[in-house]
Amino acid sequence: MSNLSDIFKNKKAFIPFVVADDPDFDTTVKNVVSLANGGADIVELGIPFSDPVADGPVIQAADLRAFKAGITTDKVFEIVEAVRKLTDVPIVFLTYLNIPFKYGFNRFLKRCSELNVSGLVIPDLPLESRDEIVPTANQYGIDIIPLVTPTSGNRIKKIAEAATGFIYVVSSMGITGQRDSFYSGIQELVAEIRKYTNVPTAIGFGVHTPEQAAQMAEIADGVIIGSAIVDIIDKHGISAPEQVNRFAVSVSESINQEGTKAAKAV
Ligand SMILES: O=P(O)(O)OC[C@@H](O)[C@@H](O)c1c[nH]c2ccccc12
Repeated sequence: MSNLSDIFKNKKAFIPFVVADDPDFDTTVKNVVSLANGGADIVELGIPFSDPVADGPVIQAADLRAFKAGITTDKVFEIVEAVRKLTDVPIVFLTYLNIPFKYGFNRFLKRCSELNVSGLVIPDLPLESRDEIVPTANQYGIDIIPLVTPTSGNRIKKIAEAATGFIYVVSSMGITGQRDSFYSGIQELVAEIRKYTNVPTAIGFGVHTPEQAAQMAEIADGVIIGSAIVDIIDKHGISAPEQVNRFAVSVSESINQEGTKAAKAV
């Protein structure tokens, strides 16, 4: 099992997402540290991309703010370097395939391993293309986190059997951003994955409140929250870190409250 998998062993994992360089270098570093201090188990750092096909308006706007701040792939690594002076919180990148491809898979993954980045979530990497990057990633001990969606169907077995780190379970069809309800078969989807692997699962897409996070954490081993946090960053700009920290505290408390919930039920 990879180090990422171990994180899910004794608790539900909270995996917040922010976009690198939104709205600037220093605020991103502070936001990541605030999330870590607020109980984040893994931070998912988004590498801004010009054509983020899986992203809704909130994250698209964050990507634009990052481009305005002059983001480049090297600057993303510099941000992680600055973060690493302050916290060793596990980090995974959310990146579209073109970014590591253009940078050079070997060069990109080497840099990741130097900075202790544990994994990559690549939403536009199909199962069939994993072999292009996975052998190099293995060489550097980096997990390529696969995504399972409500339409993965009979591909789930293959995806699950090839998975390392954790499996990103997409809560419902469509793009990132707030939702009031999720795919009704989400529980069965997670059960299906668990037939084939012990690699932990984390649900993301549309989770916006600590209550929704607790619901999803009951179904899976962890929960991913992006747009809700990116929204806070949009609203508060350079003073976001404090608000981001508060939100992280409320989510991490909410998802690991089995005792309280049992007491309430009595
Ligand atoms: O923003 P949401 O709805 O909370 O979803 C998580 C998400 O932000 C993050 O994991 C993510 C950002 N961009 C993506 C693209 C594809 C898959 C996942 C993502």
